[in-house]
Amino acid sequence: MKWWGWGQEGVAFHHHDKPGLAPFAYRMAGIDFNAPPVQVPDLAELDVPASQAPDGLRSALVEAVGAEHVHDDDLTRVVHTYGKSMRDLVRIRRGDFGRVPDLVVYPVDEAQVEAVLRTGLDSDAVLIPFGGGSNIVGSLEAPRDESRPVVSVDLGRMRSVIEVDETSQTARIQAGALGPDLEAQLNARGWTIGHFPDSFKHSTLGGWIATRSSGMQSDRFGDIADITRAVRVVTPKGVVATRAVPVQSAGPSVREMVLGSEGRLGVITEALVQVHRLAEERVILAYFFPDYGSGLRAMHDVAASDAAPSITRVSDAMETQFTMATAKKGSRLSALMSKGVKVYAEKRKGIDLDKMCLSFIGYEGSKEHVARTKRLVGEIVKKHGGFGVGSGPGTLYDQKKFDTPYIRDFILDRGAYGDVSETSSSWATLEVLHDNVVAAANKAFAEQGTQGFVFCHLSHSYHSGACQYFTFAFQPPAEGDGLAVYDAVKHAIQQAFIDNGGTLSHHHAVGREHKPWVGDDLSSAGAQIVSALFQGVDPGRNLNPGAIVD
Ligand SMILES: Cc1cc2nc3c(=O)[nH]c(=O)nc-3n(C[C@H](O)[C@H](O)[C@H](O)COP(=O)(O)OP(=O)(O)OC[C@H]3O[C@@H](n4cnc5c(N)ncnc54)[C@H](O)[C@@H]3O)c2cc1C
Repeated sequence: MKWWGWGQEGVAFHHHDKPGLAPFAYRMAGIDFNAPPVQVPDLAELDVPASQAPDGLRSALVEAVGAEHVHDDDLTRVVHTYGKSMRDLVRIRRGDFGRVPDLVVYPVDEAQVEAVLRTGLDSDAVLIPFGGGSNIVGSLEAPRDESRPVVSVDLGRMRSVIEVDETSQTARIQAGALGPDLEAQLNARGWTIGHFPDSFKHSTLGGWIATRSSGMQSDRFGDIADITRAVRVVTPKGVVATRAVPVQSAGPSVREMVLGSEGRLGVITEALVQVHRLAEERVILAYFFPDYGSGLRAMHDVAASDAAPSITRVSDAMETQFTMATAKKGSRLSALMSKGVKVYAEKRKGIDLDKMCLSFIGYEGSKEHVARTKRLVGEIVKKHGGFGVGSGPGTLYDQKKFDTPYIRDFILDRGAYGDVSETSSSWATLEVLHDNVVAAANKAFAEQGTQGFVFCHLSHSYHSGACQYFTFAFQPPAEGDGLAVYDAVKHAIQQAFIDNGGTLSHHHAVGREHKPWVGDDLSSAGAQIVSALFQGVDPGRNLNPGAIVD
């Protein structure tokens, strides 16, 4: 993972084969894709605060995990300082490192995690579990003024699928397994976990559980909260091991308390997760709707029907235009729009192309299931004035989904900012929430004296509502601090979620960035219960203090 950006070293976004993208970014936000990139600083030239680890703590940790698994070099410590939000990327490139961990340790099994925890508590150190470091809500950073030693506990050596129970359709997996690690091991035995967040390549099972993550096929497989049936967690009270049962009526759910706990209760070492046989058939079809409202109503009808797709996704008009702008020259997506679709939509269906919205629906399972679901969805799409355009764009989306995040670094290299905020709300509130969030973001752009754009898609449908995922980007004014503009826009979007019946996050968690809205979201009494839970388990505030609640 790059210390200054997203993903693998040597992999970067470029736009030269996407002729529509630079004009779109310039028109909508004044972002100049052809501007020369700013140079990412050399870490050696930045002032990384020195490790303050006391010798006693270091030697006790060496005893726990071995000398080669205790690191204190600048690069390793910087990589473990923040997650990957826009704030994190800006701060790290500026050399604003905050409180860098003093040591990074890599335990290999649960016994070593217990030894690390005991050592940390005995020394009154701060311990922060680290998965892939991909969170975008400030989940990982120690308080800037933390005077105690800070230790990042990286689960990166614990990445095995321990066993698959083919009868119960579950797997025991170590918490440090990255998406590709665990999926390759499961696929080799004919199984899948069915959890594919956009960060799949660089996030871990433990991180997914600790943030209540959601993958793009959640309509079929569930969110990680559904997928995770049992957990093992090393806590200051001992090892918590919930039973390997499908459901429990045994008081408040300890499994649920661990879900979303962001390292504040302990270190998750393994989980029992539901797994599924690899599907006989898998296809993503694309559709167009006359406008976002009709797309939302269609997704609602799909959720209420007997159809059971794996993905339901519809973009608003602005996101549709963005997606079209990312089409490669000569690709099936650009051919689609330049040829028949435009004419068909405009002339035959009477659709206003500026309002038209792109939708992807995924189908996965047996041939019969796929055929039946396609038929049911097709009828609903038609009822809402939509029409299908086949599997070409969906295949492209499926192939490129893990590459898209690299675009954030590309625009940051050109001095522009971009990020995402997402929420869930009831079917009854979705459209109004969408419109009010877009209005709030545009108002914030205007108040900050900047030109920007915001767009959205619905994804992850449920019985009673869905997630809406907003992306925003802007070119900060030449004068002033771009991060302050970012904070103002992000704040306006988050506040609009709460004011319009949404939650502070559907799947990105709380961390430190979303803390101001916890009281609104959970109620004041609810937030106090969460604080009391953390205080009861970890009275010394040694475990990731300051995440979720103070
Ligand atoms: C480009 C991009 C795309 C993304 N797409 C999605 C998406 O589609 N869906 C989604 O849900 N999220 C997404 N995210 C957010 C992020 O990937 C998730 O929050 C992910 O679950 C974090 O996992 P991680 O292993 O990287 O955790 P980290 O970032 O390392 O840690 C996150 C939190 O979990 C705690 N933690 C980690 N491991 C453990 C453990 N073993 N025990 C206890 N606590 C632990 C940490 O202390 C921290 O508080 C995206 C992020 C980026 C940058």
